[in-house]
Amino acid sequence: MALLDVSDIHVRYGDMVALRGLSLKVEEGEVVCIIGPNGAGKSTTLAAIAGGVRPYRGEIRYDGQPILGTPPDKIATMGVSLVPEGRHIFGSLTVAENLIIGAYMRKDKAEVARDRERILALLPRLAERIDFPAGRLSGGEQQMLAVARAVMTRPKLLLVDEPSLGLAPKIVDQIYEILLELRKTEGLTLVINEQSSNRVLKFADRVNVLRQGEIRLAGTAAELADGAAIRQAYFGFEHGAQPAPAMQTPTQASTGGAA
Ligand SMILES: Nc1ncnc2c1ncn2[C@@H]1O[C@H](COP(=O)(O)OP(=O)(O)OP(=O)(O)O)[C@@H](O)[C@H]1O
Repeated sequence: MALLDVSDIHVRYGDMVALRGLSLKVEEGEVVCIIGPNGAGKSTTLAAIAGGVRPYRGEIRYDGQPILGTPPDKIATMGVSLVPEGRHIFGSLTVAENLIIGAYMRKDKAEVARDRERILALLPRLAERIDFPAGRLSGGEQQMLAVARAVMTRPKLLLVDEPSLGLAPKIVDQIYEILLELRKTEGLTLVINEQSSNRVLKFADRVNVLRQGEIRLAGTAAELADGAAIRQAYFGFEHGAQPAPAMQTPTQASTGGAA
């Protein structure tokens, strides 16, 4: 049984259709990436799984249980945690206080303290800055803090929305190394959104290309390694070839080169 089974979900914001029949299965322990251009529906997909957005059609099962319609706080206690795009850490609070907020729903305080020490041992830069206001951290450190805060809820399934946004390539590599290390030490399953396939093909087990609210391509990283099928699915035409004018939407036009 898949840990996460998203089946034919449809999401609309008013008249705007964001997801049109999206299906996705994630097995326990996998790293599954969703890539796609701006506005493809990546954040909406993670929000639907975490309970922040309610699909009007379809089904989502987590650990065998139907969760569509379940409130986000209940889904979090079931073991699903979201690292949102833009990190959303509390800049005026310290690193330590941000971590406490991650664990606020947990009653097992002794375990929380042990988890905090274990996670900080993996993230020495955060440990060194434990009493700093989070707003004074670098972008990469803030992303590490956002991940650490999410892991403090003790999730089984971690959803990470565009962890590389605004970060230098070397820092992004470090973030991915940390995510993979956490997968091992915390027994996590990961679903990661990205705009580009650069790192995804190196770190993911499976890759899904999302465009205009639909999965256009799915396969293992090994199957998609040469990138050609990804480019075709991402842009809707072979990148480098001239698209027919009718195929080029403003969204596609603004994301040239990202795949
Ligand atoms: N709260 C909202 N109200 C109205 N439309 C929305 C809302 N959130 C997202 N959308 C629209 O839904 C579509 C999918 O957005 P979504 O944020 O899921 O895409 P994305 O792939 O995550 O893009 P990005 O990489 O820019 O974050 C877009 O057209 C977006 O403008």
